[in-house]
Amino acid sequence: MTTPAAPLSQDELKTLVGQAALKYVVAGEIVGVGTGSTVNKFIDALATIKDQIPGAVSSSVASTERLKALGIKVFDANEVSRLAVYIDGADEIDGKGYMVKGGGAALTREKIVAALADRFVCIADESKRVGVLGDFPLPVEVIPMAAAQIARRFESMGAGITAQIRMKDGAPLVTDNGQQILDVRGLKIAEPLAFESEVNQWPGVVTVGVFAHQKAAVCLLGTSQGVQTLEY
Ligand SMILES: O=C[C@H](O)[C@H](O)[C@H](O)COP(=O)(O)O
Repeated sequence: MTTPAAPLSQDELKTLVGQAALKYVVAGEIVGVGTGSTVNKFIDALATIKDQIPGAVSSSVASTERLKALGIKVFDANEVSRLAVYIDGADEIDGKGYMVKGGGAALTREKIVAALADRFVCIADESKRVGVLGDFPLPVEVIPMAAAQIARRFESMGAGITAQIRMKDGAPLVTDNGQQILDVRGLKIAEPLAFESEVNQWPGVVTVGVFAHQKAAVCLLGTSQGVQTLEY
């Protein structure tokens, strides 16, 4: 009798999808690179084919440092007019490829780099797949002087909704762009496109962490059965 294989850990699933994303990298083209623990696995895999690409456009200081440490050239977003592909993780992804992102506070630059790309390839372990977005606290990057006003606007959307400034080491976390993050709990985002458009209009909102207008075209989902490719 053979012993069944132990289920893969979340970290192993991230490694699997990070490696699987290599097949979406186009030889000779600069690749858009997201941020986070799953993307870190992708960056490590990308280093094995770095001679096939000119380099990357990065979505955060953290990813830039990792790319450079592995010998991958990093281009400024202003130096490129288009990317074939942008590869990034997600905090939640629904059945249409709409996502919540920004758990690592990188959402603004992620949206900027994603907007340059023809195709968004999401890499995620199966814990990120949801029916309706909103269980993960929604990150919203805000101009600090508007934080309390924006928090009140969210909290007036319904009972049980709370919005709190993200803290780090006892002080408000400061993003790569010098701004703050509100984490909004208690939302059910049934209409992501309309929700993203609405919140984007509020004064002081830099970026809302709903990625609906820039949704995933493909999700490589790490599951106990292996990598599932979902297309939207
Ligand atoms: O700001 C961070 C990003 O949106 C990440 O892509 C997201 O938080 C997922 O990160 P991880 O792969 O670490 O779960």
